[in-house]
Amino acid sequence: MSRLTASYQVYGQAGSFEKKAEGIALGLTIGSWTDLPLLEQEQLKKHKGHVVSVEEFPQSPHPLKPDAIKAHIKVSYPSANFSADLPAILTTVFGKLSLDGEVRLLDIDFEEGLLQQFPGPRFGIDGIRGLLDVHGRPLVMSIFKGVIGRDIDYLTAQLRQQALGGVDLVKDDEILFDNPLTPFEQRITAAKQVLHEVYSETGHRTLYAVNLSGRTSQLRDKARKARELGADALLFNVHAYGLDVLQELAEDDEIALPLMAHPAFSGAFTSSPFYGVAAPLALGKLTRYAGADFSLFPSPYGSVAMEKTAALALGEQLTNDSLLKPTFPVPSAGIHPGLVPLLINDFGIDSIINAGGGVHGHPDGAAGGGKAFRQAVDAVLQQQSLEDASTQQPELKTALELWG
Ligand SMILES: CCCC(=O)/C(O)=C/OP(=O)(O)O
Ligand SMILES: [Mg+2]
Repeated sequence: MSRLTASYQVYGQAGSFEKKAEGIALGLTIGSWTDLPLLEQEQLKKHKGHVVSVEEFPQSPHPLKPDAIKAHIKVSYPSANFSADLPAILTTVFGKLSLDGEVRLLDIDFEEGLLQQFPGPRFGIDGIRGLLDVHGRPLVMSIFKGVIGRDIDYLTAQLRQQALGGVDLVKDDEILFDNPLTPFEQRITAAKQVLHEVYSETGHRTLYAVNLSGRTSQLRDKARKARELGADALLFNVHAYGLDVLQELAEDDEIALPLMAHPAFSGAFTSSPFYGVAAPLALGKLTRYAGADFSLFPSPYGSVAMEKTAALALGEQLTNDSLLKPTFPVPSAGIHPGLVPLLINDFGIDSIINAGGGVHGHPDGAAGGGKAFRQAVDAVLQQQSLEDASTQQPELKTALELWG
């Protein structure tokens, strides 16, 4: 019988962790806080969690509880205990336990048989590159900014400038929902027109990721309508809805659009070093398993920075060898052209450089900002320093003078 192995971080007294681990294995499967009189050992044995390992770290004391040290616990759960869906899996490995004080879910290992139940990205990195016919370099994406409360003409004018700057993708900001001034369907059709015009004028193709929002019960039909209207991709605030909703969208052949997972709300359960879920698991592995073609997350050096080892581990979870296609890592927030060498060094060329302020804040406007990012990418790929490149690239020079 296949099993699922969960890894946890806990703190406590040295030597106390075997008991803690056994309590987790029992409490999340067949047991309770007290021996249940009707507990029939033999019948329940096949459903009992199993302690796989306990590793103490005496050199890692709790910063606030000097007599407590860190430990990692692995517990495996029989697949007979749960249905092969993420809500059941998350409830099994971290349901009640997530309420039990300082426990952090670090990772979940799916055996191959279980992993085959998950779609993974429909397009993946190669599929997205194929849509753009862009290979051998990171993609550049910009973000609408300041369009809340503005009309469709304002939105399309801003889109045009972003596309003229040479970005490969433009995404809605995650806070742009369906609204009377720029309704979902109208954003799709108007954007399609503008991007077609820019392509005709320049030969440059830009894809637009429209924010799929609204009540869960409406999402499927809205996404299918988006496909009918010729949408390029869907932005989705997955962690405000839940991973299983993303998976439903990914598995729907009548949608069949690239899905861009935004990390909004995930900070509520990934940020603490003592509680919640490790970001590489939540925004990396599970977001990929649920079918995201792109996964945005805070970069290690942006405005809402993620600790670097976690950000790198997250990128690795999105792209490592697996039965599933790789998901595009999109390290984001506070990104400007001067950070491009770091981004490429840390996340490689199979990543997306994503910026809002770093594009729109350029003195030459969004078109200048896009050009500056493209110039920075070209410089790195040509192994030229940005400073040297900027002597020939005015938009890059301006960006470096402004942001370093
Ligand atoms: C981690 C998500 C980043 C995001 O949603 C966003 O809008 C970033 O904007 P800038 O920080 O690049 O202006
Ligand atoms: Mg945003």
